[in-house]
Amino acid sequence: MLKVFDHPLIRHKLTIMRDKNTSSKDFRQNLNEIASLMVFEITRDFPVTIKQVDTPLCSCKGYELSRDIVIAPILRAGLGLVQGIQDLIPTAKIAHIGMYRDEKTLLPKPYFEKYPSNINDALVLIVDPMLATGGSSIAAIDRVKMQGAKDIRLVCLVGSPEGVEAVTRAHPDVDIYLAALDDHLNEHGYIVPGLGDAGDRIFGTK
Ligand SMILES: O=P(O)(O)OC[C@H]1O[C@H](OP(=O)(O)OP(=O)(O)O)[C@H](O)[C@@H]1O
Ligand SMILES: O=c1cc[nH]c(=O)[nH]1
Ligand SMILES: [Mg+2]
Repeated sequence: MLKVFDHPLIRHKLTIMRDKNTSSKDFRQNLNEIASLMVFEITRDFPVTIKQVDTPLCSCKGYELSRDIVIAPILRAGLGLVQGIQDLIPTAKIAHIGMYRDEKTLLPKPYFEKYPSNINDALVLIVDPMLATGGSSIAAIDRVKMQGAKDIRLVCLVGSPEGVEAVTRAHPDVDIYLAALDDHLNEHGYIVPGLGDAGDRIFGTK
């Protein structure tokens, strides 16, 4: 399943992020805000258990999330989405998947990974602003599945049609959530129109 958000607030904030003149600070802020807006919808069907709660007036029916939630950013750029999601789900645990894309081959190069112990029973949100060729996302999903996770959602900001097709083919069981589905990849594997190199823009490394 592919879900592309068309909410006016998300469109407005993503436009700020696309602008090449936007500062690193504003880029990070808008990324976090979009992450919060997206997670509100992504979690809509998350299971809850019923519990009694005592208000100052009486006892009534309440609810609590019944599954553990793990946020799994693909380093580095995926880190830019974590705070916005954690703000809304403060009990979420964080996995780290270190991976960069080789500039020539465009293939993902893993360099680090660390997972919470309960990941096999958890709802896992793999997060990365950019879904370009799909190589990094596919490799990240492979790795999370190797840890035993069965319920995985992929949350990206901007995707390409090529990347969506590749992930869907490799992992048809993983739902994909995007703030925007862009036009195409250029000859360097960059998303067009896109927003450039998300990691560099978040961390000011260019
Ligand atoms: O879909 P793909 O073709 O695999 O490309 C997307 C990947 O490339 C970027 O990471 P990058 O390699 O620039 O690493 P960084 O986050 O450390 O900058 C981006 O954040 C994705 O992880
Ligand atoms: O457009 C792209 C493609 C890969 N990685 C990025 O950061 N941006
Ligand atoms: Mg980068």
